[in-house]
This record gives sequence, structure tokens and C-alpha cells, in this order.
Amino acid sequence: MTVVLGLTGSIATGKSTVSLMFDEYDIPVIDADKLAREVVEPGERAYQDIVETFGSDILRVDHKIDRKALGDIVFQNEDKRKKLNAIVHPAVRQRMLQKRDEYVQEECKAVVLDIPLLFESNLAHYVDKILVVSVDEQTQLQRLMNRDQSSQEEAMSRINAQMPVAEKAKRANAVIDNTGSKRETYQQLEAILRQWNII
Ligand SMILES: CC(C)(COP(=O)(O)OP(=O)(O)OC[C@H]1O[C@@H](n2cnc3c(N)ncnc32)[C@H](O)[C@@H]1O)[C@@H](O)C(=O)NCCC(=O)NCCS
Ligand SMILES: Nc1ncnc2c1ncn2[C@@H]1O[C@H](COP(=O)(O)OP(=O)(O)OP(=O)(O)O)[C@@H](O)[C@H]1O
Repeated sequence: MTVVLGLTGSIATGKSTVSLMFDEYDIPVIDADKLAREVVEPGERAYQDIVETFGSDILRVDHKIDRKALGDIVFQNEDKRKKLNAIVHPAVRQRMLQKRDEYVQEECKAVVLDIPLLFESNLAHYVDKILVVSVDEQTQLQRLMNRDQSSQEEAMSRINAQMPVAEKAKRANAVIDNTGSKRETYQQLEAILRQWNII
């Protein structure tokens, strides 16, 4: 039986960093952020809906969606964010579950669903176990600003668009504290996967 692992955390707490570590164990990862980029490519249904809802000002000269411009809109305004979510999330969910089922059919030992909004979007029932990647708020803010070269204000508006990571940690089956080095994070992941008899 394939164990379906839900990997989550809050923005910039280290989900992508941890998701890369599953490679080491040949455990496949389905990345919701990546699927969310695929479903808004020109020609896709969600692309059309986004242009109709937000106008052509959010398009680049090559007609692709200007993610920075759209992000500036939706992370400042909850109603607009909900509208974007309502367009993008159903398409992401459909692709994610299709991929999950393919791995289950292949009888993989485990498959990871890397979903930033696992709790916010009530997706916990799609997975068997939930792993939350956590850091303290100061580290989260600093890493986000460094990674995205963003101001404190921009970073805070993104952080505030999600459930606090401490809240997510309370609902997890296991928590990885990613405040230390990547090596320490890797060791925690390994211990959890052993405990769950996945490796
Ligand atoms: C607003 C958009 C265009 C900004 O794109 P950008 O390339 O700047 O960011 P990216 O997609 O890489 O997301 C970075 C992180 O932001 C956070 N985030 C993204 N969307 C949301 C959202 N709707 N609500 C809360 N947090 C979000 C996640 O932690 C994500 O890992 C994009 O995030 C988007 O289309 N979001 C809606 C779809 C979505 O919810 N994706 C997240 C998981 S499915
Ligand atoms: N243990 C660590 N030590 C130092 N830097 C780290 C560590 N873990 C992650 N980082 C850095 O912090 C930033 C955020 O990490 P990452 O992109 O993995 O977060 P994320 O949770 O996937 O973010 P998002 O929600 O935006 O997808 C990245 O620049 C990453 O290189």
C-alpha cells in the first residue's frame, strides 16, 4: 500500500528544501506550486478565467501571466485572492489527484503531496500523514525577504495570507524544525521516515 504524505508549512519555512530531500529515497513528490503554474499557461481554461476576472493589465508582453503583478494584487486583498483561488485550485486539485493515483497504481512505497495550503484549503483528507516544516517567525520573514528580494511589507502580506505555521504544527503528525542547518533538517526527515516504516 502506498503511503500518501502531505508536506506543508507556511511560506518560506522550507517545503521545497525538504521536498528535494525525498529524491534521496526515490520517493516521488507532487508539487502543487508547480501545477499551479502549469494550469495558468496560455490556452488553459484557468488562464482565460484569470484574464476575464483581473483584466489584461496582469499580462506580460508575451501574453503570459505577470505573476509579480498578480501577486501584488492578491496578497493585498483577500477577496481578490479568494477569486484567484476559486479559479486555480480546482484545476490544481484535479491534476494532483490524478498524479497521486498514478503513483498508487504503480505501487510506490510512498508519494508526497507538497501543498502550501493543505490546511487552508481543507485537503488533509487526501493524505495519510501530514508533515509540517516549521521555523520561527523571524527566520521565516528573513528567509522570505532574502529569497524573493522583497520588502518587509511585501513579505508580511504574503505571510499573513496563510495560517501561522505554529497553528499548522499543532495539526501535524510530525514536525520538522528547519531553523537550523539543512543537514539537521535532513536528519529529522530521515528519523521520521524510519519511524513511519517508509524507509
Ligand atoms: C499569486 C501568484 C500568481 C504569485 O506567483 P509567484 O510566482 O510570485 O509565487 P508562487 O506561485 O511561487 O508562490 C509562492 C508561495 O506563495 C504562497 N501562496 C501562493 N498562492 C497563495 C494563496 N492563494 N494564498 C496564500 N498563499 C499563497 C505559497 O506558500 C507559495 O509556495 C501565485 O502564487 C498564484 O497563482 N497563486 C494562486 C494559486 C495558489 O494558491 N498556489 C499555491 C498552492 S496551490
Ligand atoms: N535550513 C536552512 N538553512 C538556511 N536556509 C534555508 C534552510 N531551509 C531553507 N532555506 C532557504 O529559505 C528559503 C525558503 O525555503 P523554501 O523555498 O524551501 O521554502 P518554501 O516553504 O518551499 O517556500 P514557498 O512557500 O514560497 O514555496 C530559500 O531561500 C531556502 O534556500
